[in-house]
Amino acid sequence: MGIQIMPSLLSSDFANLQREIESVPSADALHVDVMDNHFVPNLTLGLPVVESIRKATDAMLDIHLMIDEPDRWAPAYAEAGAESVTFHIEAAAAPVRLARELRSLGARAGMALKPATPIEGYADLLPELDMILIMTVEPGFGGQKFLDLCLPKIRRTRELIDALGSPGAQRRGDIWLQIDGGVSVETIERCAEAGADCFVAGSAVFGADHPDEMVEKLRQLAQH
Ligand SMILES: O=C(CO)[C@@H](O)[C@H](O)COP(=O)(O)O
Repeated sequence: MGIQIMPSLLSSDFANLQREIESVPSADALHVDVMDNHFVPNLTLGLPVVESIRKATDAMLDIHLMIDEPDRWAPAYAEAGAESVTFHIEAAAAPVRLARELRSLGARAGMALKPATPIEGYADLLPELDMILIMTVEPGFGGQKFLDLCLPKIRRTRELIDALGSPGAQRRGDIWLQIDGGVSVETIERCAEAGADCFVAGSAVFGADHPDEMVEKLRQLAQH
């Protein structure tokens, strides 16, 4: 997989989701933020809305669970037809079991880390995962400022992923390295240079006059 741009529906108009989804045909996936007002101080949407979005589009659905007890709730999103389901490592009780369950249900399994969570303690989990999501803002809200302090972690994660592709490694991986928070024309090149290949953008895309042109612009910037 090359560079992927995934607009975050959190910054879209929830009263007109169908129209908003159709405004970004160039998107590689639609990123859906599920927040429970416990793991993060915000409440967004849950399974019934994801089920409706599934019916409304064939686009890949990339679910980001910012919730407590993902072990209990995450599998239902895979069962609902989401191609990718990401849980926070800070909230997961049994991440290996959960990742295996998501994969057995046909979804890609993603692991997200908040800005203060180091990747090092979780390096051994990588072969069980299809995506690592490095949050570049504190999770909970769109429209926040990108945290440059996360760039070294992106680089270290890229090194760990690439090491899995070396001879003798446990797995030759297609593990995506996703960045979420404050991604814009000002910040995306820095993230790509650090090794990210998958970019979530909310306010940058849905705040643009022409959302789909912004998707293309972000993709071009990340490719250079
Ligand atoms: O998970 C989150 C926020 O917690 C994101 O997916 C936001 O939706 C990103 O929004 P922008 O920072 O791109 O405006």
